[in-house]
This record gives sequence, structure tokens and C-alpha cells, in this order.
Amino acid sequence: GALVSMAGRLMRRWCPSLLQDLHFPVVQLHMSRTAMRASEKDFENAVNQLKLLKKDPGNEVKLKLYALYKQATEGPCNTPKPGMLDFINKTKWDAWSALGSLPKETARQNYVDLVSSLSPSSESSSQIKPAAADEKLPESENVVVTSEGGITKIMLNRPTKRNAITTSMYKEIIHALKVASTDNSTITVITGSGDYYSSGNDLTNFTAVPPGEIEESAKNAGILLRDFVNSFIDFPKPLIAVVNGPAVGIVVTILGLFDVVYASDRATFHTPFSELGQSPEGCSSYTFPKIMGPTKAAEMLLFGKKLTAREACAQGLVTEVFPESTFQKEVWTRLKAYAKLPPNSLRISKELIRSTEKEKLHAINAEECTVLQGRWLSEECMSAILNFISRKSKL
Ligand SMILES: CCCCCCCCCCC/C=C/C(=O)SCCNC(=O)CCNC(=O)[C@H](O)C(C)(C)COP(=O)(O)OP(=O)(O)OC[C@H]1O[C@@H](n2cnc3c(N)ncnc32)[C@H](O)[C@@H]1OP(=O)(O)O
Repeated sequence: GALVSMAGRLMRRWCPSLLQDLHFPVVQLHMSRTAMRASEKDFENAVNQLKLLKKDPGNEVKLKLYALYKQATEGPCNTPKPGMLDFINKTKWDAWSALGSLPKETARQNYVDLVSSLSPSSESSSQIKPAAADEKLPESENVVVTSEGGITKIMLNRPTKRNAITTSMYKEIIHALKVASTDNSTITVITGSGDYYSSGNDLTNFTAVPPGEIEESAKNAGILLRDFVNSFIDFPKPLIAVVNGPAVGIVVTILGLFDVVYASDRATFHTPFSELGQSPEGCSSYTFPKIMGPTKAAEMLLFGKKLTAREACAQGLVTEVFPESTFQKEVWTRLKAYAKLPPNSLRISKELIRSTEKEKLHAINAEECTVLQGRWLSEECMSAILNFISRKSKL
């Protein structure tokens, strides 16, 4: 119960877009005549003043304004509580309901006070906060693609979020692989910027789902995931992972589709699917048992055992481990040499190695995505995501 009641607050922390429908001045501002009483003029002015604000006051404030407005015009919350998965309406409902039996007049006064604290004078005196490093970047800069010396490098570039992959990033990676498959490069490399390789799927991909669109979103996410994994299965040139740090979830499972995996000795490999109420993807339900044997694969995929780079190497998931201090230098020296090899020969050899499995991998990918789609709609998955978020919120 406590977990559910904190979900609204947690969602606001994790999902800035959660309250998009409260975007200023979208808070419903139509005043009913019956609501107008003693301080009605001040209240009406405040409502109009709010429309003139130049700066978005932020979701927390908009939520307060929403609740006060509802209380001032309709009195205590009197509508049925929205379902647990209806995040936005539930968050709004919680805010309004939290005002209890606050009298309409007090709500009106509080609303007027709050709007006046957001007046242009306080607006102009307030400092503009610098955006976080990743926020400054347009979405396309979260996946940086460069091509030089026969190597196309696709770098996950969201270091402040441990290179977690947003839905836009999945699409950008698909696009980058499509371009790399026909560009002049000989080999393609995927790596991460900063300390992490990647923390896998951005968990706010789940919380950003608009209410009433959960099934449709899960269906679309299933298609996106299938296309994402297919672009690895079908990639025609040598594909190399340069795992510069810890790797979690989807970026680990797709390693079975890479041709070579180099890891820093700082890297770890973690697939916490059961903890998240989910199931394996990236064809790992097939590639992992094949690579490391069923019992080692089960420890990772069922029980989320985190492997060190050396363990992953011993089990065949990683090709070679390098000391962190020389990792970049050694790996890139080697890759530059590999990139000088005849490209057609490399392609043809890769085709020989991989072609017999392709059809099977497509079928496995499709099945994994169908199963996951069901998982995303399950209570187990939703409550596991909430558990993770609440644990991180340190509440
Ligand atoms: C309707 C359904 C729609 C679904 C759409 C899905 C689309 C396809 C799905 C494909 C299936 C993929 C599955 C997976 O990849 S499962 C794995 C998911 N990843 C995780 O569970 C990792 C979660 N993160 C962590 O455990 C830790 O953050 C980590 C160990 C990685 C790092 O810990 P550390 O203490 O070093 O750092 P912080 O926790 O403080 O994190 C720093 C900031 O980065 C943010 N962060 C980190 N990881 C993620 C993530 N995966 N998603 C979103 N954000 C992440 C974290 O919140 C911190 O941000 P703030 O500084 O803003 O708090």
C-alpha cells in the first residue's frame, strides 16, 4: 500500500513527461459561476495571471495548482480513484485527495498565494539553472556515430544516466546500423561514453506510457524491440562490442549477436530480468545456453547473477579482457589493424558463420518479444518497476 501511495511522487522524479497533460496553462481553468464567492475576483485574477507566466513553473507546482483549483472550485475530492497503472490521473487524484476537507475559501487563498509567488518579478529574479549535461543535448546526440579509418563507431552517449537506452535511442541505433551496413567502413563498433557501457533499457520508458494506452504502447514497444534485435541479427559486417564498463539488460543479451566482445576488467554483465518481472530478450534465451551451457545461462537469465568481465570471458560471452589502464589503447590499436583487412572477405566469412542461424534467431526474437509484451502488462512487472524506483528514491 505504501509502495503504491508513493508511486505518484516517484513517477514525478523518474518521469518528467508524466505530467505533460498538466503543462501550464493546461490546468483546467474554466471557472463555474457557482464556485465564485468572496475572494472570487482575486481567484479569477490569479487564474488569468497564471496564463501570462513566461516560465513553466514545473510539474510539482502545476500539480499543486491543479489540486488547489479543484478543491477551490469543486471541494474535497469526490471522484473514484484511478487505477494503479493510470499514472497521470492517479497522480492528479492523489494531489487533490491529499487536500482532504480543506475549505474552498482556504484552497482559493492558497491558490492565489501560490500564483503570486510565481509572479513576473520573482520569475525574473530567479536564476536559470543550467541543464544537466545530457539534457542539453538534442536526442540525436545520445547516440553519436562517427566513421574513420574503416571503423564506424556507434557510441551510447548519455553518461549521466549510465547510457540507459530511451525509445528514441533504440530507433537511432537501428538507423545507425542500417547506415553502417552499407557505408564505406569495414567493421562497426558499439561502445559507451563515460564509466558505463550501458544500464540497459531506460526504465522511464515504462512510466512515460500515457494512461489508457498501455496495451498499445506495449505492442509498439514489442515491435520496436523486435526491429532493434533484428538489426543486430542481420548486420552484415563484423560487429564488435567495446565494453568499457558495467553492462545491464538488453546490452548484455544482444552480445550473443556480436562477432567479437572486448571488455575492460572493470566491466560487469548483469541481466536482472526476474527482479524486474520480465523475461530474456536479444535472442539470449537461445544464444546464452549455446555459448555458456544451460546451467550457467540459467544463473544469469533466471537468477540475475552478475558476471565479472573475467567470468564472462571464461564462459565465452566475452572474447578478451583488458586492464582498464590500457583498455582503450590496446583495443583501438587492434581494431584499427582489423579494419585494414579486405572488407568483402570479412563480409563473406561472417555470412558463412552466421547464415545457418539467422532464420532461427528471427523466430526466437519474435517469440521473446511476444512473451515480453505480455510481461510488460503484468502486475509482476509493474510492481517490480515500482519496487526498483522506490528503492532508488531512498524514501
Ligand atoms: C509499456 C511498456 C514500454 C516498455 C518499453 C521497453 C522497450 C524495450 C525494452 C527492452 C528490454 C530491456 C530490458 C532491460 O534492459 S532490463 C535492465 C534495465 N536496467 C536496469 O534495471 C538498471 C537500472 N539501474 C541501476 O540498477 C543502477 O542505476 C545502476 C547499477 C545501473 C547504476 O547505479 P549507480 O549507483 O552507479 O547510479 P544511479 O543509480 O545513481 O544512476 C545514475 C543516474 O542514471 C539513472 N539511471 C541508471 N540506470 C537507468 C535506467 N536503466 N533507466 C533510467 N535511468 C537510469 C538513474 O536514475 C540516475 O539518474 P538521476 O541522477 O537522475 O537520479
